[in-house]
Amino acid sequence: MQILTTAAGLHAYTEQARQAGHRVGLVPTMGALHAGHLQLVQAARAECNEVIASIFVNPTQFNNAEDFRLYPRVPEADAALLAPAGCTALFVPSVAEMYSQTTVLRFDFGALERVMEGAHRPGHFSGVATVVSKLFHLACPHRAYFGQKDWQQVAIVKQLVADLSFDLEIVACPTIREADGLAMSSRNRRLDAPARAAAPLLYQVLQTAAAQVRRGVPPAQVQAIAEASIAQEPLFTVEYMAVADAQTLQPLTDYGAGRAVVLCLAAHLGGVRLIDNVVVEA
Ligand SMILES: Nc1ncnc2c1ncn2[C@@H]1O[C@H](COP(=O)(O)OP(=O)(O)OP(=O)(O)O)[C@@H](O)[C@H]1O
Ligand SMILES: CC(C)(CO)[C@@H](O)C(=O)[O-]
Ligand code: BAL
Repeated sequence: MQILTTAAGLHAYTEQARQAGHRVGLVPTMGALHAGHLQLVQAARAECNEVIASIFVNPTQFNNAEDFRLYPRVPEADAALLAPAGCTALFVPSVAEMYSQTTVLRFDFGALERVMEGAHRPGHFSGVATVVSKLFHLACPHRAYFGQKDWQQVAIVKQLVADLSFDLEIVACPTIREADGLAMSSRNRRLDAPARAAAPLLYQVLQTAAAQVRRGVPPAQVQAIAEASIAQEPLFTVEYMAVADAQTLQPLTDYGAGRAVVLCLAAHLGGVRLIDNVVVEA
């Protein structure tokens, strides 16, 4: 596995791979890798002969300086996991390497970002879109792999690809969970023992809510029951619970037959912000 630290190095690497007729897969991450990330690498490996992973804790997508400061960083352990998973190159740029420009780019994804993560983390998706655009320009992948754990991010990145005419395909991979149902997340490392013990409640509440959607319980009621269930665990504070159209992400007031519904939850648990979602046919 080749380690690349400069934009020029990444560009040269991918250019050579493309000239050799290779298919290039890109897996963008912020590191502190777990099985959810490795699944993305494996999916890329199954479809591409070059798999480039990036590890970059992107400052422009953090709306909370403390969250950025405390974001787990374990570069050596990450590198050791990537090669056996099938990664052929690892891009680990510095902040200066990624942000030498002075222009601050702002994106407006309209209704797609006025809800959920976009509504609660101002500027977050401008930061994501900026760094993802730069990675797409530098790595020129045929395919880029993202996790459905960040459901709204996948929708935004697909919109970005369409709006900026990137010639690549976005592949969305399912959420990988711990045995007790907790969605794997780099931030889980920051949970202390009592918080970790309480954490599976998030997915349990989503599963209960999904069953209610299938039974036709109205969206407002599903939302209220979920929020009340989380509030019963004193370590948790709910940030939002959304019952939304899985494609448009807009909140639902009722269900249409066969419509895909996404249930998205964000909550704070012992100082750590966690998100999760499930998709269900109404
Ligand atoms: N449990 C998971 N299952 C599948 N994909 C995941 C999972 N966790 C993260 N991913 C995906 O991995 C990519 C990189 O995510 P990131 O590095 O932010 O990790 P993370 O675990 O989501 O961390 P955090 O949520 O704490 O930022 C994203 O596309 C994300 O959706
Ligand atoms: C896509 C991404 C790597 C951009 O920084 C990040 O938002 C993430 O890890 O999901
Ligand atoms: N996985 C989403 C990246 C973030 O929380 O900033």
